[in-house]
Amino acid sequence: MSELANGVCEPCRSGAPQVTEDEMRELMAMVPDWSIETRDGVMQLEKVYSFRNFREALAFTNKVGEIAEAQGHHPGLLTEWGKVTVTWWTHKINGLHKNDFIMAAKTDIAANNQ
Ligand SMILES: C[C@H](O)[C@H](O)[C@H]1CNC2=NC(N)=NC(=O)C2=N1
Repeated sequence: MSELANGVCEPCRSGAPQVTEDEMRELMAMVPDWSIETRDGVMQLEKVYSFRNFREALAFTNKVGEIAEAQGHHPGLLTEWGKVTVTWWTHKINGLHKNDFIMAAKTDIAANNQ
């Protein structure tokens, strides 16, 4: 996962290729705790993180927001008492790009450092 976590997102552009089946298999192995959810035909990477209370959940949410801003690639974030659901996909291509896996790995690092 560290190779992914050290990755840098490339600028999102429409027309960029979605990951292939083989690439997805390879990348999923690097972020094993994440799942693929398909919503309205759009494949998304998703993981639920647990926290002791809302304040810790909110702190993590903001940390992920900072990483997203730094990389110019943004997640869906559902922040609840003791839980944050993080969802990564590439809006411009309505699917999954390597950027999303890079960001999932960076999200795990942020959680491990909280
Ligand atoms: C202009 C701006 O860089 C683009 O709209 C970026 C912003 N963040 C993004 N985040 C995600 N997840 N997908 C995108 O296509 C995307 N596009």
